[in-house]
Amino acid sequence: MKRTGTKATTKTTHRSGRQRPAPPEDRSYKVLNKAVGTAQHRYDMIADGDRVCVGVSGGKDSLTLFWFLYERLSRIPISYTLFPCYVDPGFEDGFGGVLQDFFAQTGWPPLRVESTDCGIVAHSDANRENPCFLCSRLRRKRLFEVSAELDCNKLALGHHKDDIIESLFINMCYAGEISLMKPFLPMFGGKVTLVRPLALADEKDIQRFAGHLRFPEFKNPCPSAETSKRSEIKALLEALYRGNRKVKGNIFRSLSNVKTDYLL
Ligand SMILES: Nc1ncnc2c1ncn2[C@@H]1O[C@H](COP(=O)(O)OP(=O)(O)OP(=O)(O)O)[C@@H](O)[C@H]1O
Repeated sequence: MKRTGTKATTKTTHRSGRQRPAPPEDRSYKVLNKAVGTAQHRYDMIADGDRVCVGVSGGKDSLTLFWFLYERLSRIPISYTLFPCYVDPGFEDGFGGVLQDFFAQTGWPPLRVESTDCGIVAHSDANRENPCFLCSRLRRKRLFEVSAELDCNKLALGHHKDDIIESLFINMCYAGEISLMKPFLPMFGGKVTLVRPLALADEKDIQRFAGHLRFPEFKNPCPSAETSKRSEIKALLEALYRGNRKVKGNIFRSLSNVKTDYLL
């Protein structure tokens, strides 16, 4: 486990009586707090009494997601219960135990580590699809099972604005369809709703926030980590964003401004 960033956090007391990290005096906190608040308001994402399973991968996005969901509990008028869960894909050198220790040291609710062979199966000869697609489908399935077992009515994931845009391009390029990750998606007849509280947040702000809070960095043991289709699309989009700073905002706005009369 490697720590990044320069600034240690001071602690304040959480409503539950436990310690929680104080908001960093950095612009990224304000920007993300606003993005999470707006998403909560716009989609009515998490309600009083919800039981929320939170998918935690150990990456900056899901740690930032957990930080905000936990921190907000101390200052918003509703209450909900968080159940963090890491789905271990089964590779050697897994970091589930270290991640669990990090949650305990931070004073967060205990992290559940689900041992699976999602990653191994996805990279086996038996799999004829893209390993990332299968692995993420198996992981998602496990997260839904854990949510049901814990009687959770919400499953929160750490996808952000950049992920949502990338999902549109991945689906167009590799699945031949126009679709994307929705911020709020009731599933299984409404038994559980998938929520993405960072849907309106920019990745660069999350990166900065995670750096300031010195979240640990875990080396992803997945052999496809650096070679996924997502990385290709990401590079393509970054080149577009560099060319004109309005492009990203325009693409994101277009996702809720679809002229169906002008589609085939
Ligand atoms: N192994 C896992 N166990 C539990 N949840 C996961 C796992 N992997 C991913 N997730 C959930 O799915 C979200 C998106 O996963 P993805 O693999 O795209 O990661 P990412 O964009 O690199 O985000 P992060 O920085 O959180 O790893 C994560 O933010 C997290 O909520």
